[in-house]
Amino acid sequence: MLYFRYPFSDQIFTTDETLVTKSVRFVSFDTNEILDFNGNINEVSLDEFSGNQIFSDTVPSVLNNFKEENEIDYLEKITQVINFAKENDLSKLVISRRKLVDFSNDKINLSQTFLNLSQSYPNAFVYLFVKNGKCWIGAFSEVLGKFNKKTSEFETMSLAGTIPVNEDWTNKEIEEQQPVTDYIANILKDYSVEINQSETYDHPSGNIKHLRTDFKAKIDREDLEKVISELHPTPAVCGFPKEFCRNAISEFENYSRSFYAGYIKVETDETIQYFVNLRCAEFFKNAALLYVGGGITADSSPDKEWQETELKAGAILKNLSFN
Ligand SMILES: C=C(O[C@@H]1C=C(C(=O)O)C=C[C@H]1O)C(=O)O
Repeated sequence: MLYFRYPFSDQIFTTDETLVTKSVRFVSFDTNEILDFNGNINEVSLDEFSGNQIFSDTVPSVLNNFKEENEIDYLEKITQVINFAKENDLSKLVISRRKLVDFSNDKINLSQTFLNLSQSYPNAFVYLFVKNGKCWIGAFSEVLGKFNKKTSEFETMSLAGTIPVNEDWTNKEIEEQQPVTDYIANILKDYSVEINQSETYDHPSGNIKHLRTDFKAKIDREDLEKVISELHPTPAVCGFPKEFCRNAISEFENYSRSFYAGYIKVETDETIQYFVNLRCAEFFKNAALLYVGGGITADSSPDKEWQETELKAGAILKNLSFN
């Protein structure tokens, strides 16, 4: 079962699971885990959606003996990551953690949480799924790719750097977003002769904001999957150089990111869209794990990085509906 809502829309969609056609696909960060939702994409009315509410106690899996990384451990790890970034001259390395929400004595209304997220983040792609014993919710606005089947126009964005909405950018964020922009521009130039790159501007997400640069380019339909596989994971969620950072992530994090920082592909008659799966949580019968991370550079401060992950966790946390 899957529900989703596109950015800037009020409509809720589901897949009818009838056809062999794959319309929505969740791809994990390491691309090894794939979850397909087949069939036509159909609209669900709000009445229908609200009449069939899903609660956390129907999720089959239980989270047992999870040891949450506390602030002291995280600060120590980030100090090591900063040194590692300096030693290896990395422009950035994205490290994440999992924040635990324990609701053993309570339950969460997942449908209402979906609606709360939709209202809080108008620019986000919002989803809720329960399938094969797994349940995830997410709401974020980063686009890995949008391909228009009629015009062959491809759009993507460089999104990185995080500060509270009322603060001013520093060099640290500017230098953190630049490698993402350079990385994308460098890939697109191999697939298109004309690339349109926007100015860099503010991208709000609730009470925080990011730096964003947009790209538009005409690409061949046959190259689309190749472009996506080259783009993913961008330095916004992994780091640069890509392979080196991928390995460093598995060393430092020591857990599977699963669908966090992976992407969601949605194909319709007109478009093929790929949304980056961030500000997301994995739900169990008794608890949720909120996946949150940030780009670490030589100029990072461990305290600020911790605060950044707390702010990002708030995106889901503040919208949980306890019942
Ligand atoms: C890694 C996350 O977000 C990404 C990393 C950002 C950063 O490091 O500043 C900002 C936006 C996202 O591209 C996350 O939300 O967990």
